[in-house]
Amino acid sequence: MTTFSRYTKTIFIDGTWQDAKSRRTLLVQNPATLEAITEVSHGDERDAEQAVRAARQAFSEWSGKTARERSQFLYAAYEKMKEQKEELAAILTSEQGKPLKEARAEIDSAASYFLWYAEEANRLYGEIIPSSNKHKRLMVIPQPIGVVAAITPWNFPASMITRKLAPALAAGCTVVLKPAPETPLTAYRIVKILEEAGLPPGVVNLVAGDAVSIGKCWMSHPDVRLITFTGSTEVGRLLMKGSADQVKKLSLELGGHAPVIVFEDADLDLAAELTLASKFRNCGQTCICANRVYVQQTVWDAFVKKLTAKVQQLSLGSGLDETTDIGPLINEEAVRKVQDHLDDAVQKGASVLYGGKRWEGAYPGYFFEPTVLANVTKEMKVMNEETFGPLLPLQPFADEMEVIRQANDTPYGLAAYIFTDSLHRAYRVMEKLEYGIVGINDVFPAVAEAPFGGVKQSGLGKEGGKEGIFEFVELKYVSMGIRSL
Ligand SMILES: NC(=O)C1=CN([C@@H]2O[C@H](COP(=O)(O)OP(=O)(O)OC[C@H]3O[C@@H](n4cnc5c(N)ncnc54)[C@H](OP(=O)(O)O)[C@@H]3O)[C@@H](O)[C@H]2O)C=CC1
Ligand SMILES: O=C(O)CCCC(=O)O
Repeated sequence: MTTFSRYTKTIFIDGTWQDAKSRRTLLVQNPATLEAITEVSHGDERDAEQAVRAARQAFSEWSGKTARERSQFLYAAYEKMKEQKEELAAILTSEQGKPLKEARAEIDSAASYFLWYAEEANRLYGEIIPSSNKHKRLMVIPQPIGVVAAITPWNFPASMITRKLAPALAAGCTVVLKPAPETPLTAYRIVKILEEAGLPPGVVNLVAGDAVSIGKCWMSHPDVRLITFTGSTEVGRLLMKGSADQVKKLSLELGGHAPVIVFEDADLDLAAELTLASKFRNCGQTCICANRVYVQQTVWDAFVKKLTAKVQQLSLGSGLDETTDIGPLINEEAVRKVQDHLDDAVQKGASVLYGGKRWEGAYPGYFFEPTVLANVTKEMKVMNEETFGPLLPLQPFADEMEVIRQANDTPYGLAAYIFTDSLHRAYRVMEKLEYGIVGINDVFPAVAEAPFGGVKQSGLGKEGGKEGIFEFVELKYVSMGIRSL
């Protein structure tokens, strides 16, 4: 297990690990035990500016490499990440809190983006368009957009980084990266892996630090051509506004408010098992996790019984303990948000079927009991906003049309889930759901080979899949006149 010394440099610019220019540091703590892990460098706009300069400088050499050359670095990063899986998972759990089994799965997922885009780098094809003029030849050429700024959250501190870095590097872009302040050590280790993989200086630069000053620098910097962000809709909006003057390209993975719909013809055991997995994975801190569950009236009693019986089996504790199912929330603010949604619901008439309070167990950290609510209504926060915590509201519905309307009645549109054994119903409902991702009898849609992304206020663009690399390129159209003999 990696032990960190009292201070860890988390700024990496032009191939050199360095202190913040301000000399400021920030404490990283374990959210289960509240123990200090290490202090890290806390940069600002000066570090952010230097990082852009390094990335700009490195761009021409990196984008000038062949696709095969770039893909070799990504294959090497993939191999190194797999080799260091256990160590990375332990670091991730220590600073983020999720159970080790989930951290290991996240490292596998994070590595898979390096592998997928090592392959896709070689398939970034252009196009020849049949011309309507016999004296012309028309072509479309994909070219890397330039310097990319990546801003990432703490909930998936490894995969949210590689999901951005891998396609950016494959396309020929260079990167400046700001990780979340809660989880800079996972970012530090991923950048170390890229360094070990032999990535030339300046191609990836890490600036842990103050979000507002770093964000301001990158939003207003003419050399930053794309901002790729995962986080709250509120900050996504702010980045759009701040980048508007320069008409910067944005790729945004924002908040969700995923409905789960359990129809009467579903396999109820599977529906209960997967609803539980979707809601309580990462203690409910996943942008695609179940935020509200609609159950057809005819199977309400049976489903609720199965689900609550499973919730009672979940064990809370430190993620580093192999038997833990649910770790802590990320911080005190997150506990307050869950408590606020719970209080609001109860005050408006909801009943608590299980859980319902902060967990006072063996650890002093940010724990909350897995909680199941019934008698919920549309007026409650929990039925309108992303809770990002272990709170599961259940509501009965009568028919298909009614539940589709309820599911779509939100400004968000990231992921939605349906449980049914009817092929007809599955297809019919899937087509009507206004979401970027629909899971049918499945709640784990995020894979490197498929395009992940939301509609409405859940974001812009896609990550993963063959589509994901196109966020990082500009398509140049070439019209060429050909002289006749
Ligand atoms: N879609 C998703 O996967 C996620 C959704 N969320 C949602 O957002 C809520 C709040 O979580 P929170 O961590 O505060 O999410 P934020 O959106 O605030 O943070 C995500 C990232 O953006 C950075 N950031 C914040 N403000 C700015 C800015 N002005 N300029 C540049 N970067 C900025 C953060 O840094 P810093 O923390 O230093 O401000 C962090 O690195 C959650 O409860 C959840 O509902 C949160 C995380 C992930
Ligand atoms: O919360 C997210 O944005 C990503 C989910 C990743 C996963 O399901 O592995």
